Amino acid sequence: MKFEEWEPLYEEILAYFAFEREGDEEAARILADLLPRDDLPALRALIEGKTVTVCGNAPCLPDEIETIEGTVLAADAAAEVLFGRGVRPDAVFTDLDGATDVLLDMNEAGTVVVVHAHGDNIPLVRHWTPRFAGPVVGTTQAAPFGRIHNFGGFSDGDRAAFAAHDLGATVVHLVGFDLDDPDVDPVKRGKLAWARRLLALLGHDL
Ligand SMILES: Nc1ncnc2c1ncn2[C@@H]1O[C@H](COP(=O)(O)OP(=O)(O)OP(=O)(O)O)[C@@H](O)[C@H]1O
Ligand SMILES: Nc1nc2c(c(=O)[nH]1)N=C(CO)CN2
Ligand SMILES: [Mg+2]
Repeated sequence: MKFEEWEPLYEEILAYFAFEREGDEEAARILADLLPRDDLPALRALIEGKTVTVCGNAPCLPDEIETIEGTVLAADAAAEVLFGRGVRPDAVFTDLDGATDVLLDMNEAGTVVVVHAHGDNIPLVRHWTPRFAGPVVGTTQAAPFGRIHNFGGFSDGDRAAFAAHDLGATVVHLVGFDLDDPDVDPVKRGKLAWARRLLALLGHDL
């Protein structure tokens, strides 16, 4: 999605959660300075012209692993659920709040880490970004620049789906998404409601 199309949605999201755009912009600059390079070509090669499955981290994910097809994009902690069951994701979309050393191991083995910087994860960006030895791509939800991209989307799962569409996947399947999950806190409920609205723009009816 072009930033001009994304920006009004982003402004609504900022107002909904009372997040500050300036914090997101500062985080993006910090990430840009820490990234060793831009592995967007590697991410594109995994997605363009391919069937892609985006894995969210709803409790139903383990029961749906059998239905995964094609390139595997994991949303944050879904990566560890998959890895623990013998599936190493091709890419992980993360704002690093679920990061552990297992992410470093997957990255070293070739998993692309798509690091998302925002106003509330600057310490995590500073901690983890220099530790990635494998392929990395940087994203922001504010205006993109240089090696910092914005494919659209907000939470880790819907950002992965927006990237899959933007980078030319032929088919995008979603597994491990339960947007009516009752066992989540109020902020997460808000993020899942936004995920439903944003994914609907891509034609995913959840
Ligand atoms: N029931 C669910 N619970 C949690 N995540 C879900 C659920 N259904 C779909 N998802 C998607 O899976 C993604 C990864 O989930 P995880 O539990 O790792 O969340 P998270 O890292 O806290 O998410 P975020 O940082 O985006 O808030 C979420 O960003 C969301 O898009
Ligand atoms: N400023 C800010 N931006 C975000 C946040 C967050 O907590 N704060 N969480 C996200 C993933 O769900 C995505 N973007
Ligand atoms: Mg996260």
